[in-house]
Amino acid sequence: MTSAPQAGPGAASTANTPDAADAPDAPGDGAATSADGARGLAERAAALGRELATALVSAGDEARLAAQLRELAARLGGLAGPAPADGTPPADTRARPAAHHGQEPASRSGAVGPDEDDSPVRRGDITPISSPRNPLAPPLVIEREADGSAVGRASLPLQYQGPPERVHGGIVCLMLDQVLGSAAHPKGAAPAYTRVLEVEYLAATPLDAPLTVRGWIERTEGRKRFLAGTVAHGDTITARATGLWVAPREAG
Ligand SMILES: CCCCCCCCCCCC(=O)SCCNC(=O)CCNC(=O)[C@H](O)C(C)(C)COP(=O)(O)OP(=O)(O)OC[C@H]1O[C@@H](n2cnc3c(N)ncnc32)[C@H](O)[C@@H]1OP(=O)(O)O
Repeated sequence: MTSAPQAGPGAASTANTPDAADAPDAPGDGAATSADGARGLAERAAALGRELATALVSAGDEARLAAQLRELAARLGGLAGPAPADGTPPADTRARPAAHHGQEPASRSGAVGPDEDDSPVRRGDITPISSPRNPLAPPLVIEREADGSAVGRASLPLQYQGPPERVHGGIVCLMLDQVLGSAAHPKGAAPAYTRVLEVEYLAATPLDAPLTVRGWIERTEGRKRFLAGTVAHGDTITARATGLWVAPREAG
């Protein structure tokens, strides 16, 4: 399958390396401690959101689903802690102005730390594939290797299914877009966007199994960076991709 040109946000100069563990919280977790901070709370809530999605798509029995929903609701409420007496939400959880979503692409380009700006779009990675605070993301954990390539790892539960027992092809493409996009941005490189992404699906990509997604730069020609990558389960390469990332003329 050849994808339509994919989104390649002016990607960061570093790979996505979430700094907080994203393991689902154990049942009965209580309120976030002060050490968790707002970021930790968002990531823990996102983990429960993922559990909810898995429960919803797995549900065959309404009584069992109802029990799961009650348990998740209790854990989610426990994360938030007791409500303030006057009902006022803490400053960190108040709704942000809509204007925050109208940033220029360059402002979304970096792995910007959470303290540099109050805007959600500048708070590091919020992508639907690798962000630990986005419940849509598995999340795919991406690291940069010494040779400059990027490696993403994840195990995808049932909500990412396409054909029975296989990861949806669009999700495979999404993982490749993100990992190749990370690899396309060595330190100091100008933000570039996915112009072309071609994916070959060689074998089934299994659900609930450790997957490794690799991306690397094959060559650079001026503002064009040619990328390649793979998705693998163990020794089996289930998909491979090539792509072109282009930095806008004005960036150079
Ligand atoms: C927090 C951590 C996160 C870190 C990592 C995060 C990664 C995230 C990845 C997520 C994926 C996304 O969401 S990505 C976002 C979605 N993508 C986009 O929005 C990109 C939309 N497209 C564009 O904005 C534009 O097309 C640009 C800026 C890419 C390029 O504009 P342009 O410069 O005007 O384009 P143009 O002149 O036509 O073409 C540029 C050059 O490419 C060549 N070119 C064009 N098509 C082809 C082609 N099929 N094969 C070969 N070459 C081609 C042209 O000949 C030209 O070369 P020459 O004649 O100059 O030599």
